[in-house]
Amino acid sequence: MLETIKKGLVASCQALPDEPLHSSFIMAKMALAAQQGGAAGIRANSKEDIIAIKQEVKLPVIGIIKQDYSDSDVFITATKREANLLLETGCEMIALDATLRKRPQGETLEELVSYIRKKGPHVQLMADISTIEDAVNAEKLGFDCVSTTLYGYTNETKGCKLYDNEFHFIKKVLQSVSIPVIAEGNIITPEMAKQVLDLGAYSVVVGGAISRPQQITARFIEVIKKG
Ligand SMILES: CC(=O)N[C@H](C=O)[C@@H](O)[C@H](O)[C@H](O)COP(=O)(O)O
Repeated sequence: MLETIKKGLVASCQALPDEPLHSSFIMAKMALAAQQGGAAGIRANSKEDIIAIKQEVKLPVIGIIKQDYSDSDVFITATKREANLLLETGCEMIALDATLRKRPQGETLEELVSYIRKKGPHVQLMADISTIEDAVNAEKLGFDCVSTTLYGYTNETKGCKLYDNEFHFIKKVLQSVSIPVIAEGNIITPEMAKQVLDLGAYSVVVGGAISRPQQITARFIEVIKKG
């Protein structure tokens, strides 16, 4: 999968149960639209969505399963249960929370990585990170790539945006690891996507700006209301 998405755009097509477009049918059509627009890959959430997307497009898929647990803040492919479901979808890559935070049910990141490697040796692994320490640790654990997905979404990084200080965080991650670094999170314009690729990101994941019309509309309204 990594070869296919090199210097390309991955469209994240996700709508959670509380979102208006929550539907595997709609996410598959979103993915088809992204493919027609030139996307190199798709990132998707849930077994149902991934299966529907795989029937609709020929692009490789980064699969995740979001699930909240009461004993941990980790929610992106948090345990072996989600990993098992993803392994049944045929997705080419699995992304998982690779922060240093405590995981649900006493599982560890190291355990989960070796479990997936054993059960799905052909599946690549993406580390969703939020800090430099997460990135360095992910490389040590043998992940195929890191993605900046969780920067700004943990207690430690709350309030941070990927584009802060001319994408300072990505620059630091690029200096800290030698595996591919994917730029993901709050990339809302084509110019931003181009900028992170020029900085050295291996590829770029764009979600809401492509597949969440409520976010796109709200950005128009915000500017219009400013007068
Ligand atoms: C933090 C979290 O839950 N991120 C999720 C990870 O899969 C998705 O909700 C995001 O849409 C995705 O990361 C792409 O980011 P953006 O939609 O900002 O382009």
